[in-house]
Parts: sequence; C-alpha cells; structure tokens
Amino acid sequence: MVTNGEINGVPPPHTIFDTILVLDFGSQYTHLITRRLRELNVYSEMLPCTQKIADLAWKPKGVILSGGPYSVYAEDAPHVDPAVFDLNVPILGICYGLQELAWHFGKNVAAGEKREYGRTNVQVTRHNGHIDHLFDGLEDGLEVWMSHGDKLSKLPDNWVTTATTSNAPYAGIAHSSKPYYGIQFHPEVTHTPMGKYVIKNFAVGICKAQQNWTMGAFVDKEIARIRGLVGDKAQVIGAVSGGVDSTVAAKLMQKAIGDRFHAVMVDNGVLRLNEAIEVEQNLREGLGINLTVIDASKLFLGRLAGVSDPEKKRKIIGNTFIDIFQDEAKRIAAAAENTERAGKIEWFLQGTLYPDVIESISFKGPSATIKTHHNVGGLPEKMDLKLIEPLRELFKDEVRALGTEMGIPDDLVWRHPFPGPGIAIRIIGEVTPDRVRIAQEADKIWISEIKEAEYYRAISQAYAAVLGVKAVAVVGDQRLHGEIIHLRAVQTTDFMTADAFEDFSLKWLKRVSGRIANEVSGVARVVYETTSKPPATIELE
Ligand SMILES: Nc1ncnc2c1ncn2[C@@H]1O[C@H](COP(=O)(O)OP(=O)(O)OP(=O)(O)O)[C@@H](O)[C@H]1O
Ligand SMILES: O=c1[nH]c(=O)c2[nH+]cn([C@@H]3O[C@H](COP(=O)(O)O)[C@@H](O)[C@H]3O)c2[nH]1
Ligand SMILES: NC(=O)CC[C@H](N)C(=O)O
Ligand SMILES: [Mg+2]
Repeated sequence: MVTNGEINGVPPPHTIFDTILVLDFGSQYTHLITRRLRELNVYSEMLPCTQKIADLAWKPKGVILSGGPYSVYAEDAPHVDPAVFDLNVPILGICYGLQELAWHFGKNVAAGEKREYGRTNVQVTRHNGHIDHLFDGLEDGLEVWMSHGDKLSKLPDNWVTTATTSNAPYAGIAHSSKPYYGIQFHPEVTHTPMGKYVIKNFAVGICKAQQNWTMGAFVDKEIARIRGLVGDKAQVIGAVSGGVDSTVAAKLMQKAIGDRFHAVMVDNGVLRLNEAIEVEQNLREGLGINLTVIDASKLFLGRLAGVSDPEKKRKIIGNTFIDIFQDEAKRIAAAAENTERAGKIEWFLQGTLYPDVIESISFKGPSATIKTHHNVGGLPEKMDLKLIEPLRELFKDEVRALGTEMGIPDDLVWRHPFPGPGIAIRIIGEVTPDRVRIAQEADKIWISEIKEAEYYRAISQAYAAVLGVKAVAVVGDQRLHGEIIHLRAVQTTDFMTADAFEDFSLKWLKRVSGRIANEVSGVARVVYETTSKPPATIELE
C-alpha cells in the first residue's frame, strides 16, 4: 500500500523536511547513519533494504545504502530495488552498500584474501569534478574504520577510484557522470574521526538537503499534527511515570490539546522516596499537565507480600498496574461525558522512541526482534483505544532537546531512567515495607551525593538496592543484624552494555557509605558494585 503517513491532512516529517533515506542491509551501525544526519540537522529515516521504491509516497533528497553482514555475490543476498536508480537522486553506498553499487553496475565483487577490520588510513584521489565532492574540504590522508572481508575485483564501467588503502584499491569509488558514491569504510562510527564531514558532504553538499531539522521546528509541526489527529473533541489518556519520555510526550499533548489530555500516574509503593509527590508538583503545577496520581501502594505491596521471584514480581506489578489504570480510565471517561467541549476518550498516548521503531523494522534476516513495550503492554488494545506516539520519530537526545525546547526543567530532562517495577527489582527476595523504606532512604542519600559531587550527568543510571541477606554490625555497643545496601552507578549509551562508573574516589565512597550506614536505620553494611554488563545486568534482578 502506498502511504506517506498523512493523517487528517497533516503530513509527517519526511514530507515537510528534506529527508535522506537510509536503506538498512542489517549492519549493527545503520542507526548511527541516521543519528549522524540528525546531528547535522538533516532529517533522516531508515527503512529496510527490501523497501519497494514504488510504495514510497515521498521522495528522499538522497539515499544511503548501509553496511550489512551478507556477501553481495551470495545467492540469498539482499539487493536494493533497482527502481532506486530511477529516483534520480544521489546515492551513497557504505561498505556492503559500496559492494551493492558495484554489483548492480558490474558484478565484480568477490571474497578478499584478507579481512580488513579496524583502524586504517585511506588516501583520497582527486579528479577535479563532482567526483571529489564527498571528500571536499578534507585532507588527502584520512583515518577510517573498516569492517569487511569482500572487495571489488574490478571497477564497473564508468566508475572511478576516489580512495585507496594498502589493502583495498577501491576504498572509495564514484560514478564518472552520475552522483553515485561508494566508500568501503564506515563514516558513521566515531572511530572515523572525519566521518561526519563525509556524511555532511553527501547530505548537504551533494544532495543539497536543508539543515532545518531542529526541535524548535519540530514542536509546532508536531502540535499541529496532534491537533489534526485528535480533532476538536476527542480526549487522550496516558500513563505518565515522571521519566523523560512520558513527561516530554505529556507536555506535548498538553500544549496541543490542554486538559483533553489526561495523564495518570500510579504510585505502586516501590517508587523512589517522595517520587509521587514530586512528580505531581513538577507535572501538574510546573508544567500545567492535567495529572491524576493514584495512590495504590497498599494494594501493590499487599500483592507483593511473600513473593521473591523477580519475574513474578514484574508480573504482579504489571497486572496490578493495568487493573488500576483501566478503572481510572473508566472514571475519567464517565466524568468527561458531562463536559460540553470534550468527547469520548479515543486515544492512548505511548512514549515510543525511534530506536524502538528501528528495531522493529530493521533488516536482520528472518528473526527480526520486535521490542514489546513493557509496563503498559497490551493496554490500548484491551481498552479499544487508538495509539498516539508523538516521539516515534525521535532519538533519546532529541527527546531531551525537545523537553528543553518546551521549558521542561533540566532535572526532569536529564533524569536517570527508572524501571516500571521500581524498587521491587532492587530488593532481592521478599519486598517488605521496611526493606522498601531502607532502599528508598539509601537511594535518596546516594543520588543526592552523586548530584552534589556533579557526577549525575556523567552517570547513565544509579541506584541503591537491598541485597536481602543480613550481615552483622555493631552500633553503639549493640549488635545489629541488618540489611546490606548495594550501590550501583553505570555508564552506557544504549543500556545494552554498560560499565561501572569509576571516577569516584575510595575516600568519597567511604564517606557516602558511612552516611548511609549511620542515617538509614536497619543498615549494617554498604557495598559498591564494579561488574560491567555483560556479564551482569544493570538492575539486580
Ligand atoms: N508508576 C507509573 N505510573 C504510570 N505510568 C507508568 C509508571 N511506570 C511506568 N509507566 C509507564 O510505562 C512507560 C515505560 O516506562 P519507561 O521507564 O520505559 O519510560 P519513561 O518512564 O517514560 O522514561 P524513562 O525511560 O526515562 O524512565 C512510561 O512511559 C509510562 O507510560
Ligand atoms: O520499565 C522497565 N521494566 C523492567 O522490568 C525493567 N528491567 C530493567 N529495566 C531497565 O532496562 C535497562 C537495562 O536493564 P538490565 O541491564 O537490568 O536489563 C535499565 O535502564 C533498567 O532500569 C526495566 N525497565
Ligand atoms: N560491514 C559490511 O558491510 C561488510 C560487507 C560484506 N559482508 C563484507 O564482508 O565485505
Ligand atoms: Mg521510567
């Protein structure tokens, strides 16, 4: 089906902003190409390499063919729809993409004798013409990152060499008359220091894409899109945690439709200390969001009593959350029926981000993984509501920039993520009210010290947990059999891998653990975890 995603006459970003289309051949770096373009304020979207060009109802300013794990000459190798060459726009092939261009024009690609992996130097060859534009303004010798085994055996007719390495005579190629370029190295990774200029030369210099993708430009267009989508009367409901994504999405809804957006926060009894009160103040008073906070902590803690298995805890919290949310939605719907200017609740807000979208459409062979949205999983279908996802085109740092653009304070915009099941998965064993109190109080001290020492932004996520086995301490001549507090702080970019934060001095750590042991009653000892992920995970269970 041909669709450009237009809703109620309101066009999506790729019809408003000049867009570079990235076709994904399954490289682990593909999303980085899109990221680098967005950082240049050039809008970019990724689609699988199997995308039929005839089904694309919008025209990109240029196309990038990504890298990929396959060999173009293999029988089952993926190939780009040849109609891409009828678009008459510039095309850049990266790694597999270069090989794909060479294969299309000449079928001269074969396995190389040597795999080329890691840092290497390329030498640029100049031709005095359009052919040089990819390397405009750059030095002749460039440090680049390579990751390939196949290589061109011969140039296709009408193609010339633009860069070489000692191992790869065709590290860069270009068509002699058409704007088609190929590079064997990866410009999108940070190991290629000048890579972003190569991408800029392609997108801005060659494709002439405007650099107008900013959150300032996005916000007004998105508000107009939401208004078009929801109409003059319908209402929207959304679960809001006080985390970055749901807060930014909620603020956008508030700007678009005011009080016809109903935010619901559930206090499940395992939030951070005073979290519900603080989120209520920040969102309702600070940001003017129509928010209801439901205190269901007793119900949650009651259902969690006696449960030690982490997956059971997650399930109980998820199910209880859905029960409460549904009741609240019914209550809001009933109350809303009597208002004149508002209609039915038809929509459910979800804070889906672009990485979730990319993950669900990326070309990774037959077993593409699709992320399920935990915490609110299944709610919109269950309640027969339509989904509204205003952040689905954005990366996390764009969500943060959007938050700042809309006046959301820094401490909300830069908040560490917090899991839906909260402290329940940070207490090993049974979740008792006393252990929750201990974890909350210790976490408060830990995070406030981290902020005080200005480590908060450098750390991606930090928390205090309760290990659930007891240890001995001596407190004022009294023997205490108390809890062990486990402190964690990690650095990560994608939460898939992570490293323990290592900039604390032992002296500083000793002072903070002293504070926790002294100020939180029932604590016998404090430890700091140094394991990375993998093998460990970020959360305790
Ligand atoms: N206590 C809660 N009350 C209401 N909704 C919640 C609660 N906890 C989680 N949610 C819902 O689950 C969604 C997913 O949670 P998740 O932690 O992944 O994202 P977030 O909280 O918005 O942002 P962040 O990743 O920064 O924490 C939230 O966006 C929110 O809709
Ligand atoms: O909403 C959530 N519900 C969960 O059940 C859950 N488990 C882990 N996380 C968060 O995911 C990231 C990676 O955590 P792990 O390394 O522990 O898997 C970290 O940011 C974790 O906080 C969760 N978030
Ligand atoms: N990173 C890539 O795109 C690799 C392309 C191809 N599979 C090769 O080994 O040469
Ligand atoms: Mg959260």
